[in-house]
Amino acid sequence: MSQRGSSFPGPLSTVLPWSFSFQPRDFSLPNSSWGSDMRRLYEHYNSQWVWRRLPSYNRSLKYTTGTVWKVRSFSRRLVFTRNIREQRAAFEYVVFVNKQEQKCVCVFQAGHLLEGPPGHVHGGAISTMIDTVTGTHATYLSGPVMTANLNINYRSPIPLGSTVLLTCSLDKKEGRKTFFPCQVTNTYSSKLHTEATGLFLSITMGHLLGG
Ligand SMILES: CCCCCCCC/C=C\CCCCCCCC(=O)SCCNC(=O)CCNC(=O)[C@H](O)C(C)(C)COP(=O)(O)OP(=O)(O)OC[C@H]1O[C@@H](n2cnc3c(N)ncnc32)[C@H](O)[C@@H]1OP(=O)(O)O
Repeated sequence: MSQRGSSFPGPLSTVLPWSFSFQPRDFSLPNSSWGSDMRRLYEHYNSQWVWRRLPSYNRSLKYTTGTVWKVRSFSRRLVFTRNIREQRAAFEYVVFVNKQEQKCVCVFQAGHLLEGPPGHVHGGAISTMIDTVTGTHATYLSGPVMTANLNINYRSPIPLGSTVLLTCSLDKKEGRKTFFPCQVTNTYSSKLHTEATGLFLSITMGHLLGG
């Protein structure tokens, strides 16, 4: 299996010491709960050098920054989308970025704990994934950011258990503000489920840590 993308590149790495004190589990690697659509799209993007897989951990600062932020108050914190032990139950996803085109895609398999309307994915779970993918892309391109505005239009429901594709690009950058449109479609990009725009503000690490 390719190990491309096993470190998180980009401007944030110049802000934070990017060393790992041990090998945490990378949740964006294939596991036995992935269905055929997840695997097919994973192989599709992972086999093309222009797309770089981003690793994904269940701790944010603790695992990604080594010992610097390893303090007691962080010990029980888990990343929202990676905090359920049972595979397949909730957010199974992998993010790939294309630096040249400043694009990002996420293959997302929505598990049974994410039900909203009967048999379909909850709108809050969809917005969580849009925030996660646009936020990851914004962080990759701009360093530390926070979501200032998320504008979402739900166009067609997503069947629970299905796999969808989130596609995100950089629209424009105005000073500290960056705008990222994002579409959620079926895996063949032939059906639009959701469209959104995320506005992200570049921040200092002090702001991020509540300073
Ligand atoms: C995320 C980084 C992680 C890094 C490290 C971890 C490694 C892992 C890597 C990657 C994974 C990432 C995946 C997850 C991502 C999830 C992201 C979230 O869900 S974030 C939580 C929800 N968001 C909040 O809680 C923000 C709360 N709001 C604030 O803190 C402030 O309002 C903030 C920072 C957004 C702006 O505050 P100000 O004081 O810095 O800036 P002001 O002066 O208010 O505004 C500056 C400019 O922006 C405009 N602006 C501000 N808010 C706006 C808004 N809502 N709509 C439109 N314009 C707005 C203003 O009008 C102003 O514009 P003019 O310069 O005058 O042109």
